[in-house]
Amino acid sequence: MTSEPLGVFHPSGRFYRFTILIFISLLVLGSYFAYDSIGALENTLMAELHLDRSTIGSLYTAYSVAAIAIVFFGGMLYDKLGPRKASLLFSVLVFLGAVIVAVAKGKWMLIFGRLIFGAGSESLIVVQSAIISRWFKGKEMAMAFGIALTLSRVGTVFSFNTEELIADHFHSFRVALWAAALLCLFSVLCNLVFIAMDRHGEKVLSLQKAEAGDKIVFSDLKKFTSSYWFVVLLCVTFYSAIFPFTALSSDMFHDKWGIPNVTAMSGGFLTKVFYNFTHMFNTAPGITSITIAASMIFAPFAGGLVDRIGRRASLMVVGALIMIPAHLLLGVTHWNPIPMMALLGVAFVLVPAAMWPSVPLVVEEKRVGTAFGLMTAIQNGGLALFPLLNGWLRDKTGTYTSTQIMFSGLGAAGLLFAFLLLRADKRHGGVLEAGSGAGSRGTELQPE
Ligand SMILES: C[C@H](NC(=O)[C@@H](N)CCCCN)C(=O)O
Repeated sequence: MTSEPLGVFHPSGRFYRFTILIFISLLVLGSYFAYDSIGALENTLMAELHLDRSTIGSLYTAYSVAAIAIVFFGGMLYDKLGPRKASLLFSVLVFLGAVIVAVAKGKWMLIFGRLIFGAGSESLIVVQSAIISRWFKGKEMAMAFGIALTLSRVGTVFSFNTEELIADHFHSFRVALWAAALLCLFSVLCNLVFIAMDRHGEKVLSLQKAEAGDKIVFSDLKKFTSSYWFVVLLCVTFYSAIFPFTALSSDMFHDKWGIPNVTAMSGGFLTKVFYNFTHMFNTAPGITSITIAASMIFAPFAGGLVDRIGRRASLMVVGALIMIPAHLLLGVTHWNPIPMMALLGVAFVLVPAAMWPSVPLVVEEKRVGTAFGLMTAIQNGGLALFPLLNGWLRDKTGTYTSTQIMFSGLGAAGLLFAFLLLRADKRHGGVLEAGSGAGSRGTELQPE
């Protein structure tokens, strides 16, 4: 019997899998853009809406507070709806939140919008991870995660390099916030394409009904090893020194070095956008985006490298170590900030590439969902606290020196956790340090 050749666009093929990956990745493009539109527009928002820096910080805090609540209680929604409907619900929430932010007249409405936005956005990221694992299990998983991260970061880099420009060109910060909301709507449309492709693939391949998975099962908590907890502690300290920093760093570059928010350039809007990108080292939001751009470009390659050589804990040690002088020098010197931002970029390539894929290696397979959910919730604890502290310290002291020392201290704490992880991993058989083929999923791990 001869079997029918499968078409190029058959769900079992690479082309289908990577096409679906593009749409899975675009699912969060709008939310990454909108998340940092506040940081990108902070100077304008402070001037137009009479906000102080603590309020700008509190808009990030609101996002994370909602994220913590929904990651803890949203499990029930996943169970009821499944990831396709859940992703649709969460992406609509993201869009709604972005619209509320765009029309907000003052502080409290902005905070309300960010709460709705955060509730949708972090859950969407968690559902996205589950969907990627489902389509790429046993295939090009690390690379798939890297590609998704790259497309997410495109949102952030564009946010930092276009939002001020849009506000400036149209003489209205609201147009810039509406642009963020429109991009969130674009992500909802991409979600619809993903849903159609996922449903078709599930039928043709007789895949297991999709499980979102990343919800918290409390009885699992005591089953985790010290390696897992050190990864979580590094996650919270590391990310607390990245996103809360970039939330206000454009203001720091503007305030301390006098770097402008947009390049002075005449011409049409698109010419200005292009000019702004090619001169991003000359604008405050552009310099902020150096760190994120590094991660955007190198994430898939770093993922591939980690797959091959392993050395995950060692790479986390290096990443955390680099962060300490980078933040400190930004705070206590007036040196050109670009090399320090590039150093932070190296850390932001190494640590996420090594850290996120480490989770399935240090917990049993059936607890991976709980492990990711818990890590996201705890990470958002830091992402809620530190933007507030950052804004508050800047408002109180009038400079960013103390906040940069605080971020450098977070780097030092991260370094300690990375070392403890390296030591714990040795005790657990070196699963994190092993390269391709040698690593196991750690299904034999027992709690200490
Ligand atoms: C993959 C990782 N994502 C996160 O850490 C999110 N929980 C928070 C993202 C906040 C910005 N949208 C990352 O982006 O490195």
